[in-house]
Amino acid sequence: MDKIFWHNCWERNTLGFHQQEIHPFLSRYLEKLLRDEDKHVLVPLCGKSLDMAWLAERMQVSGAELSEIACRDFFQEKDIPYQSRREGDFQLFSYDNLNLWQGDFFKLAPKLLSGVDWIYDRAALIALPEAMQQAYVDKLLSFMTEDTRILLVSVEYPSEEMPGPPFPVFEQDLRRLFAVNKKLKIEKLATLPHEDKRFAQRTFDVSSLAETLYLIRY
Ligand SMILES: C[S@@+](CC[C@H](N)C(=O)[O-])C[C@H]1O[C@@H](n2cnc3c(N)ncnc32)[C@H](O)[C@@H]1O
Repeated sequence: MDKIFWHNCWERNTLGFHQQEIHPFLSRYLEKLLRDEDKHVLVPLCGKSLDMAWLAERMQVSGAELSEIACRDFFQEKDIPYQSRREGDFQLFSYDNLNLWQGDFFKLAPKLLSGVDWIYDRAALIALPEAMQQAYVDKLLSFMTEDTRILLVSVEYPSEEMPGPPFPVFEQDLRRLFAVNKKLKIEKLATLPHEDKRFAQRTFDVSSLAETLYLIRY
């Protein structure tokens, strides 16, 4: 998926991926995994996800998003009086402990974000075609220290039944993508089958569909 594809989605308001509710995996799983010392979460390819509001009640949030519309809408739809300023290649939208870096995530330098304790990926890896996924994972790893954990929500459906996005990423795919760092442990925490084949605002014409949750850490 190129940048024009995503800019078009935001300009035309075709946001089938956007969830109107906070993802249930956060309260069911992340809540129990949070450590007292966790202070900062990175949300790559964040869109205007409401999950960031849940996260901001617990930690500083740094989102990365291509679309200016997404960043503005995130704050405006909540009547939050954000500020915006230029920071190198990025426009930084911020309010309190929420910072949205608008620009290309692949250009975001880890030194701009101090100490990332968590990376939360929902519909980010699976938004990218297979040819971009390794570069994306390598970029995620550049933000990791030995204390950083990744919570990653993936989707599974028979890949031959739909072109994507979202692109299905199975456990073996994740293991291959993260194998560049042999010290990382990957644990599947949950599988949530969607019998109705719904994914956020869309219903897909596939024979099965499930969301899966992974914890990736040293
Ligand atoms: C499928 S959406 C998911 C958004 C969000 N994670 C959610 O759960 O609603 C993928 C998002 O990634 C953004 N995106 C795509 N490529 C990007 C890039 N190179 N840098 C930053 N954001 C990007 C798109 O604009 C889009 O908002």
